[in-house]
Amino acid sequence: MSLLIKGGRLIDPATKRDGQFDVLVKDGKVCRVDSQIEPQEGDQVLDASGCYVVPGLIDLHVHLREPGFEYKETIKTGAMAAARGGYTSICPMPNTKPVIDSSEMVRWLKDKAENEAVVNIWPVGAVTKGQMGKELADIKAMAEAGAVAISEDGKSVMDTKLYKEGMIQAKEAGITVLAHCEDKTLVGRGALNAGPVAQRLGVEGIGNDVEDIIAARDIILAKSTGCRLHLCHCSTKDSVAMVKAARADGIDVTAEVCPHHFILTQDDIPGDDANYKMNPPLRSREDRDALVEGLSQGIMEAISTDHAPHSAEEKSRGIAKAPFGIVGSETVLSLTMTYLVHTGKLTPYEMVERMSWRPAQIIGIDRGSLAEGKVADITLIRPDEEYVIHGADFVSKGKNTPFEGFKVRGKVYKTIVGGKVVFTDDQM
Ligand SMILES: NC(=O)N[C@@H](CC(=O)O)C(=O)O
Ligand SMILES: [Zn+2]
Ligand SMILES: [Zn+2]
Repeated sequence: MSLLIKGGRLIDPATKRDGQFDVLVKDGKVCRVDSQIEPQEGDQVLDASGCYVVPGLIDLHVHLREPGFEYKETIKTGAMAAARGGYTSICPMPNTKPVIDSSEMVRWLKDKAENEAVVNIWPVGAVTKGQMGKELADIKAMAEAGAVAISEDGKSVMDTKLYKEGMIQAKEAGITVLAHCEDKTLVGRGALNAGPVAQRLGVEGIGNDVEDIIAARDIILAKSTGCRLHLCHCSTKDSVAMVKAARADGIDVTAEVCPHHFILTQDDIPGDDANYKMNPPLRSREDRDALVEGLSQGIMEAISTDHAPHSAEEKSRGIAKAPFGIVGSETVLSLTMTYLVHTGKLTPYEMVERMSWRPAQIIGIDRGSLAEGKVADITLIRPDEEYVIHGADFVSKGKNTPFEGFKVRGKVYKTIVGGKVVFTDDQM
């Protein structure tokens, strides 16, 4: 089986290519990249004229909810949503029930994904057993079973001594620490950013300090332990400043930003609508602008979704009571194109760096490259196609988006995993 992708604009930071190239895929691998490849007998030809052809997008942060919360999402539906969003690889967070906190659970997830997921799943193990913050999980065994990182996502490990030991073990095992930064002792019942909007809606606020204190602590620990640290879903301007300073100091830290944080602010919250409730919360204009600037300057090196589906009933409980989290897999590419690329904040090349090439390096996987010989995980994008976002169109079980009704420009056309087309947009 061979597939010839013809006439597209290949954007591949790994090989520094950005231009008109044809890509020949054979046996699931990139076999040849050239300015003109003539189809041979038996080649299936895919017309990519007008499209970007990029290494498959990689999402460092999703929630698949299985096991335990299958009514919100499953491995199968979450992977389908990712494919529709242009992703060929995703990292599910371990805050399931039971928690992914052992080599057995990592293997269980890998096996299930092998059978049910249309995209590659790269497991993330918990830092502590049951995410209880009391005792370290067997980090070495999880890494050996295939975990590419550890994370306590959903919360932070508040016991600094225990966390430091976990970081040392992650370093020894050669895996990355993905940090959700939230000081539990400060956050209280906070539901929205501390400020006028939270006040008006009568809910407790979450200050920037809740994130900044733990981001600072984690960076200091990355320095003392030498572990590879990646900050999840950054939302504050001081997170950007700290990442910049840490990198200047030679500390091995990277960071990601999600579309809701680089597009929306607390001022966009229309009222008591939990589709605007996520953790960390939508912040101020100043924070949002600093995140955009951080992405633009390459301080923030990754864009992730923090795809966090919940049921319609859960999200109808109002801002004070509904769980934190919004879906993101199926809108991220269009939102990034609309708000960062078409506005000149990122070049298409930089977008591919933030959404594929750097994420691959951050977790150390042999993906994010369309060099000859690499696995043919490829995304085709129509950069100028316009449409309106409707939650009802999502294949995810979660429909909880704050971007309902947004008109966007740029759309995923095809998603190819290991040479096989797993998603095609047929709404043309
Ligand atoms: N982001 C969220 O608002 N929620 C996440 C947890 C998390 O990512 O911290 C979830 O699991 O629902
Ligand atoms: Zn988190
Ligand atoms: Zn998360």
